[in-house]
Amino acid sequence: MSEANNSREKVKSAMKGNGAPMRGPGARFTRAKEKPKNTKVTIKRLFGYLMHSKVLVIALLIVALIYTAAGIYSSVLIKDVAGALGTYNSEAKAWVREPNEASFYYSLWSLLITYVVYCVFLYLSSLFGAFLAAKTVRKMRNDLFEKIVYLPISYLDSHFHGDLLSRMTNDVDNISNVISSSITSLISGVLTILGCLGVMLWHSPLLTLISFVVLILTLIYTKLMSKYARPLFVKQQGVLGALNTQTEEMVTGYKTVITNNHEAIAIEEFSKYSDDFTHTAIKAQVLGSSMGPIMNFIGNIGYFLVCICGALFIVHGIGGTIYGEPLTIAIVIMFLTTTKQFTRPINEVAMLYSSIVTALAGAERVFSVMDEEVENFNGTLEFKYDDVKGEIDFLHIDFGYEENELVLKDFSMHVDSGHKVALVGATGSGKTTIVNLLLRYYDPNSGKILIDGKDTLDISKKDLRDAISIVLQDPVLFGDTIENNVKYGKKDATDEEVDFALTFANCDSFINNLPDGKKTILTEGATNISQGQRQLLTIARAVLADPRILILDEATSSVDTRTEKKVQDAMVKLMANRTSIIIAHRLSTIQDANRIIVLDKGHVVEEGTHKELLAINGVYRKLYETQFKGLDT
Ligand SMILES: Nc1ncnc2c1ncn2[C@@H]1O[C@H](COP(=O)(O)OP(=O)(O)OP(=O)(O)O)[C@@H](O)[C@H]1O
Repeated sequence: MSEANNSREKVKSAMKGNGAPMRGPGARFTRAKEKPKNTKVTIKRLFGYLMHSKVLVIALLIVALIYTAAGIYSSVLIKDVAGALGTYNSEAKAWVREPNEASFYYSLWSLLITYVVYCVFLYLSSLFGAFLAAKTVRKMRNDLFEKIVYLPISYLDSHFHGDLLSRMTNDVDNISNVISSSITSLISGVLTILGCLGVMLWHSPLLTLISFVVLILTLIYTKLMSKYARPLFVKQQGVLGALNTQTEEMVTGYKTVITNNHEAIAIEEFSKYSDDFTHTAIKAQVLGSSMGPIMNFIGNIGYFLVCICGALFIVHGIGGTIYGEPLTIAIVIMFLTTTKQFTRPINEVAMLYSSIVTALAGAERVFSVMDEEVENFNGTLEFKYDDVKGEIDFLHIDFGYEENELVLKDFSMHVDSGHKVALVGATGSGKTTIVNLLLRYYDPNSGKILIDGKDTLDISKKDLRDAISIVLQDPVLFGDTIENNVKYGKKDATDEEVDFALTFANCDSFINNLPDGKKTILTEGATNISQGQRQLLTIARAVLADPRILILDEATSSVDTRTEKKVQDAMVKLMANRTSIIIAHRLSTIQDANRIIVLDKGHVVEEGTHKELLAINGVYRKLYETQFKGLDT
């Protein structure tokens, strides 16, 4: 229950702001320090991504230009059709201007052809828009994935994974939808507004001023919307990330949930977050959805004003064309269509407002991950796998995951090449932290870590990690074949090498019993084999990697005695003749270690061989006796 509460607090704190949920130790669950949002910068960066497909962008621009021009030209043709009908004075029973049949049919056919051109190019523009979205988002998704792969472990350790997944999927999807649905509307919108304004100004500057009312009202309304609605959409994306985190934690921890009969609580918690998401989404959508109807209303006001003012201008003989001709009914009819056309893109963009703002919020979240600094892999010292002897020194290390909260204090340790050193201590005493520092998942605040006398800070992380293998207490296996999982230790391993590693790690007997042998596909988390078998496979992986330095994070979970014996045997064989550091939980397995280091709250409290430590009659002896109560030592 307390775990659940803790988790609830994490998610709650994550949902308080727009930022990504973040967690860390100590002052532990702090919120993400995301860069301040700047819509202009976000749009500029999105534009940069679009420009990776320059040809498509240019094609889209041309196509949009053609269909926009066709749309505007169709209004002019409507004026020509109306004009060709002539003007009949019913009082004088005479034509003021004779109808022109040839011009009428010419304009009519031209109108039909223009509509066809409009339709074809409109279709092409949606097609190109979809291609552009697919290509842009593919690049963005790949860049984001690459970024995540190279993010420092400290980032992944301190962020909710569900939220990260949400950025990769929901946020990127939203961007894709908007590019494919809105980009053409935006381009053609700008072109249409400019084109319509030109045509309108040419035919009646005064009546154009009236149409401007629409533009001004639109600008005021959009400004208000971005002030009040946008923050809601940004928050909505943050809550969605938190919701995903809940789902991810449930799926990955489902065994714990069902074993603790936590289903009802999990459902209740989930529905709380789901409700929260729904409320935020509804608030955002209430404002977002009002955009379409209100913009439509503003457009109709413009339409109404053009009708009234157009009629008044004709009656009073004002508002003529730029070239000095009087305003006619045909021109007012044209104005009615151009005003409609003029407001159409504004309406379209308004209808897409929610999606555009959601996508911008998503883009901000995606870019904020992309702006994180990646791990620096560079090194200045030569450190070749073949030359590594495996002598390790930790010299006066101070380290904390959080500022002002040291986990290791003045920690020193020396491991001779080929020796086996065991780290022992209560939970949270800092054993795993030592390994984290050796592998440079984190770097110390002060002090030095040397391998063969070389400062690990000067060694490239790739070279360093080539020389070290780690067998974790929770074996990590991927949803792939057994063979490929083992080959993770050496990508180019031959079949013989894989078979050797499997036999060496005592995996052969259980693999031979599987119908597909080493070609058996493991499920995600390898739930189709046992815990002990998973451990054996990770040992086989380390055998293949043949590391100079081996780290064994001894499994705490118990497996059956036979399998445990197999795991122990395989580990002993694996450790032979190489430097090994064992994070020991069961003291029975480390009695032959060259040295045992006993830690307490980040300090070394005792150090020596098993026998020496028992003789001291201190912390180690107490630990030992607790584990072997009743047994003769
Ligand atoms: N990634 C992390 N971020 C922040 N704090 C951490 C992190 N990992 C460990 N800590 C904290 O550092 C301290 C030492 O943890 P560490 O995992 O090194 O202990 P340990 O001795 O390996 O424990 P155990 O035997 O339970 O695995 C603990 O207080 C722990 O809460």
